[in-house]
Amino acid sequence: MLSQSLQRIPELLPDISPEDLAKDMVGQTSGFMPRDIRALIADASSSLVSFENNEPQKLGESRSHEPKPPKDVRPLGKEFMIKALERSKKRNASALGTPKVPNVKWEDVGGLEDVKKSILDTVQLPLLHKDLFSSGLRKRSGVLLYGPSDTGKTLLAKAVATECSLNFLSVKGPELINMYIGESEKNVRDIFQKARSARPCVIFFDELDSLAPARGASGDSGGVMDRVVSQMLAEIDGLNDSSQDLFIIGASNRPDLIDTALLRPGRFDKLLYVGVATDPSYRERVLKALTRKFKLHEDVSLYSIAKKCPPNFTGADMYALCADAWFHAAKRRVLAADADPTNMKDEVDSVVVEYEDFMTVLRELSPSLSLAELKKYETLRDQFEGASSK
Ligand SMILES: Nc1ncnc2c1ncn2[C@@H]1O[C@H](COP(=O)(O)OP(=O)(O)OP(=O)(O)O)[C@@H](O)[C@H]1O
Repeated sequence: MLSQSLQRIPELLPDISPEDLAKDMVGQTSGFMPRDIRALIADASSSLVSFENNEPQKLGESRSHEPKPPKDVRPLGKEFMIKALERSKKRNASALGTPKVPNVKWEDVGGLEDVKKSILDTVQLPLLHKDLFSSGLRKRSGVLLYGPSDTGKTLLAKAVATECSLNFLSVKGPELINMYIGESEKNVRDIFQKARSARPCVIFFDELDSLAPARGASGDSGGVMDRVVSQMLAEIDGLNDSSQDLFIIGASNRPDLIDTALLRPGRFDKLLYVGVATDPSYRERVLKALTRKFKLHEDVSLYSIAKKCPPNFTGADMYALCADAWFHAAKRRVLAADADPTNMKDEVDSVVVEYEDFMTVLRELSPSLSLAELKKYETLRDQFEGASSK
């Protein structure tokens, strides 16, 4: 439909053939209705017209209001279409009231390379090779990130969405549960509907265990949770029949509590552990990501800071370490400026974080996860990895 509509206005596209442009844009317009496509093309055409009309007149040239013949159109067609697509996405975003493509870059995520790669394989390949994957036997799978809290699961899911230009719909399990009969199932249906109209999209289910506990075990008298799980299963199975641009990523601290039907092939069948790494060079990469925008003193060695972090420091603890160290340095900067008003500079890069700032904070900061808890998570990981390798 996109290519047909584009063929009707070849003058808009002097720099690319309608088929090639349609191929480029098809991944990003998959949730569009015919009227959305017409609106998109109308928007691109109108910006072209206003561009032509606003073009500075050459001296001595009379301003004519007659439309210019097609041969005068500048070779900017593709650019206009892409701008119109961005505007259309923004409008849809505000109409849906959902957050759109997030702004978390790969550089913001430290370490976790293996998990990153596995998620990208699941998400990016089918997106780039739609036809190939939609005809295949293999059912598309969802990813379940599990492990202790604050280890970067949400951050990672957002980074994947940013990397693949996917809209990001985040749902916390307990938010969907409603005390009124039938409402929780409806909430689940609505979420999937919302995601379908925001395609290409990734739905991120945080605290999946609270949304989909093992059926028959939840102890709620009306069986609400059982119906929610059944609804989830039906919706997820429905995804497999549709195109390849809707993805599900789950996160949980307790994958052992999730209904096993949800972990079967075609559903959340790729389980990836996101934990606490003790290796100093790994921690150094996390610190590097977190201090990306800092001005560090030359005496700062992220590796030696990494070596001093307790073994049970999570990603969020390291975030706290860096944020507090920066605050420490900023306070020193303000005190210095108070003592010497001629030295008053309020720019962010006038704050230089020193090694000692990190050390002072490190002495006061205690890990949010105990060693015993960490051990429990690692046992859980062994249990799941053992099960999947059988
Ligand atoms: N690998 C990492 N690299 C950079 N920052 C990290 C990393 N891991 C965690 N963080 C920091 O910790 C914060 C909390 O992480 P996040 O919310 O992604 O954890 P989570 O595993 O989803 O937790 P929960 O299970 O409680 O939802 C992030 O906003 C980020 O600042």
